[in-house]
Amino acid sequence: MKKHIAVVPGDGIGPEIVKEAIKVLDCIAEKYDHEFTYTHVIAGGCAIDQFGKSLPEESLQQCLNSDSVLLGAVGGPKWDDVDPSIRPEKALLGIRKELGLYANLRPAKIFPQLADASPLRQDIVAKGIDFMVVRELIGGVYFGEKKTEEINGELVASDHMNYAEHEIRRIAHTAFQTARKRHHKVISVDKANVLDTSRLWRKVVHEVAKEYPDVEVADMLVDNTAMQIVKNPAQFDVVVTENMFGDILSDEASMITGSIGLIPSASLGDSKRGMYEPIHGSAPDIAGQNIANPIGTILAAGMMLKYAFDLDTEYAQIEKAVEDVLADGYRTADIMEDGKKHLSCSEMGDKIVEYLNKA
Ligand SMILES: NC(=O)C1=CN([C@@H]2O[C@H](COP(=O)(O)OP(=O)(O)OC[C@H]3O[C@@H](n4cnc5c(N)ncnc54)[C@H](O)[C@@H]3O)[C@@H](O)[C@H]2O)C=CC1
Ligand SMILES: CC(C)CC(=O)C(=O)O
Ligand SMILES: [Mg+2]
Repeated sequence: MKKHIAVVPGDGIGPEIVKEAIKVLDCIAEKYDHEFTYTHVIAGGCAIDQFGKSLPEESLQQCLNSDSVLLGAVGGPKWDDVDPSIRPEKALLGIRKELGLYANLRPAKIFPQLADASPLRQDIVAKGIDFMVVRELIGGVYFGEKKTEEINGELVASDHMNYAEHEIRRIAHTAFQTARKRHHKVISVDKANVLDTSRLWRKVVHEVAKEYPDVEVADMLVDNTAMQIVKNPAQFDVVVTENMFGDILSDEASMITGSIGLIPSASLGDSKRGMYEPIHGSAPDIAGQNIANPIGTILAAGMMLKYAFDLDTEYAQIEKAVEDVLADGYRTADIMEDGKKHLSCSEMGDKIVEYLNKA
């Protein structure tokens, strides 16, 4: 199979972790006789430095011309004071919007090899942690009108949150279809006791639910959900929610599995071309030290093989190599425990490639 991948390393640890994911993709290509070619796309803070904008037109075109996009992370304190309209994060939002990637799948699954190290109580971990956050990705407050104005002698800022029925309907379909491939249970998360957008969300989700009588559906308020993720994560199968709630809950969910550095994501729309990225940011506090965990990005590359190219076997091989590496006691700094073998970011990439080659 021949595929062309737009690679957006971005900022901070982005280039370090993406490099390891490419090693893994190259290994898979060689092993299974595929041809993956890559275009290096400049977007994020590094694009501001070079071109004065975070998402140059050519970069967006390179993503649009690809079969799939692999992204590291964007942003960092260096660009904190730039004009908000060109912030590094705008590049990410722009790619998601322009590619029509309305559904962000973020698995929260604990590797059995890391169960002992979970910050949760062991009796809670023993019940299992394996759910999928289905996050709406191109609507809500991140995309609404923003302004800061002076009213009565003081600054007043506003971020407008809106959702149209069609935006809710399509992500609800994604959630119910995802549940059909899992345990047939959707929990829809909102703040319907306060927000109009949430009341519309609830109405539309329940309308769509009628088309999936085999899937159980229930509503949960977002504040309660944040608590329930820690108290009883085993109750969740698919969690569907709007953009900002999904962003926050998925970071929380990552921590109960061990580390944010472990979790991949797939951003999908109606075409086959999606974007694949770890759920974390550019981690400026550890950038340039070769200590980041590349597993989330490596698994994101694996999700790309599965969702964009239908290469299920290759995806399973990557997941198994990661599990075997963890089972043999290899750890990056973020998941390090006593008695385990410490690896740098690049050593972890090499180790996963080594295990793939011997599988
Ligand atoms: N998808 C993206 O490109 C995202 C970008 N950002 C941007 O990233 C920058 C930093 O944001 P933060 O709030 O610090 O969130 P962050 O996710 O970058 O980091 C939070 C904490 O997790 C750690 N961490 C993250 N990824 C890790 C990895 N792979 N291995 C080990 N440890 C890891 C970091 O060291 C840090 O202590 C900001 O500019 C933010 O806007 C934030 C989230 C998503
Ligand atoms: C950087 C933001 C635009 C979004 C975010 O935190 C995320 O998608 O995880
Ligand atoms: Mg986030």
